[in-house]
Amino acid sequence: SDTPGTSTGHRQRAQSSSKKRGVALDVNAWRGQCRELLRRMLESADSEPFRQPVDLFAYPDYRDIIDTPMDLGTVSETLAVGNYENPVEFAKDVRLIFSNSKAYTPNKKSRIYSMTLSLSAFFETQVLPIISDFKSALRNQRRSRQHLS
Ligand SMILES: O=C(NCC(F)(F)F)N1CCN(C(=O)c2ccco2)CC1
Repeated sequence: SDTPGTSTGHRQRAQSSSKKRGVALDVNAWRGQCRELLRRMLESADSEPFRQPVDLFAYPDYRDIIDTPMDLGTVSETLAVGNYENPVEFAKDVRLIFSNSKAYTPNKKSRIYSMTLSLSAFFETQVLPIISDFKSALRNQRRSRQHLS
């Protein structure tokens, strides 16, 4: 219509989260979701060997085999201080915990290695929707910014 201020132009909502297709598209939701996922992993008995860094006095050859040690406590701290930019970076560090255990274990029947198998199976089912929701929120955000001016 020609009445000023009633433009039907493509004004986009500037909100960070917008409802679309029934999911909340919040580009920041991943951080609290990852914190909750970590909390659930840390309460599981299977995470006990992975809550803090490996004791190099107990495992003197650990660094001969493992280049980049990682543990859930370190991941928790990195998340808390805001040093992950997205859930993919977070998942990469958690997956490093499991790949380190697989690389270090003397055999695939070791107790500690078997704990990573169940913990990682749980992790992968839980982190997948966190990552896909983040990616769709990002696509939505870029789509709405793209139309501006
Ligand atoms: O010393 C620790 N954790 C720190 C502690 F003990 F404080 F929990 N760990 C976990 C990581 N490791 C393994 O993945 C593993 C695979 C097979 C045998 O060990 C070595 C042993």
